[in-house]
Amino acid sequence: MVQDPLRAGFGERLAAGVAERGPLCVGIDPHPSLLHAWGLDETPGSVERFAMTAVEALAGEVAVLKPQSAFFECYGSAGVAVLERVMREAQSAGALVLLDVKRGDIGSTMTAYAMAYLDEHSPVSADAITVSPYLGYGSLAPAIGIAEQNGRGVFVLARTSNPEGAGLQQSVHGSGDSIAQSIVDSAAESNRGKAPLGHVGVVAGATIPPGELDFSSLNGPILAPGLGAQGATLKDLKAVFGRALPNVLPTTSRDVLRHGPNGLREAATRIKHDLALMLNP
Ligand SMILES: O=c1ccn([C@@H]2O[C@H](COP(=O)(O)O)[C@@H](O)[C@H]2O)c(=O)[nH]1
Repeated sequence: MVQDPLRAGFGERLAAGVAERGPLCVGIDPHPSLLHAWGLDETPGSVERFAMTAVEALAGEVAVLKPQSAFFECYGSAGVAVLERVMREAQSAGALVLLDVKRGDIGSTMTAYAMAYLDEHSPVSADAITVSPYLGYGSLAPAIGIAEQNGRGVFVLARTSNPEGAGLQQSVHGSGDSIAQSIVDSAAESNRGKAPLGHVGVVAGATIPPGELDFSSLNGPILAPGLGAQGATLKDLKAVFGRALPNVLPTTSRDVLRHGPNGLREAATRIKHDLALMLNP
């Protein structure tokens, strides 16, 4: 399913994946509590078993898999080596890999992050990564540029799903817009004129109040975490994203992984099915 990133833009590759498999993105978060629930210990070997089981169950089923880098990095180089294998296997099995790594820095360092995660020759090359705009949206320019050259994407944190995000992200900017809205609008600028979708997505939680953000000009994908363990439901997606719903990638990690090695594929399939019914009643 994954098209050649050097021939097709990320928006095009994502649209093709979603058309074939639906928009659900499943997170691969080898959280210690999940490792224990699966009867595994907190070692790189167990993390590999956990994550590869998730890849085998899901990489042929969903359009996007989202490994959470932190849960691999905490094991040092052994954990990062597992992450590299997980990413390659997921891509070989046909899924796009969105690495949740939330990088953000001054432009010169941002270039190095982009080379690490968005260059085809890197061992941790993802199809897209999450990035943080809190050093200024402009500081992300190297990542946005390198992603585009390599047929890859970035998802910029706009309005995160956690309750602590609201204070900062809802605060009003000089223009009269919230910081979150100004990030959505900056991403819209980066995506202007791109078809079928630009390569700059935003992250906006399924947990945020309905109608808080206007996505009408975005022309890019919206990663929506918060389903399941953080309390949001599929019904919330409709209320929060309204007409932007066709461009939303709802994502959940624990709500699928908690079903264990033998139940996670069925859990993901059920959510996919319910999502499809909601999108096409
Ligand atoms: O706003 C955000 C951005 C990222 N996340 C990440 O998504 C998953 C959510 O896991 P669940 O088990 O489905 O709650 C996790 O890796 C977060 O770091 C987010 O939750 N909110």
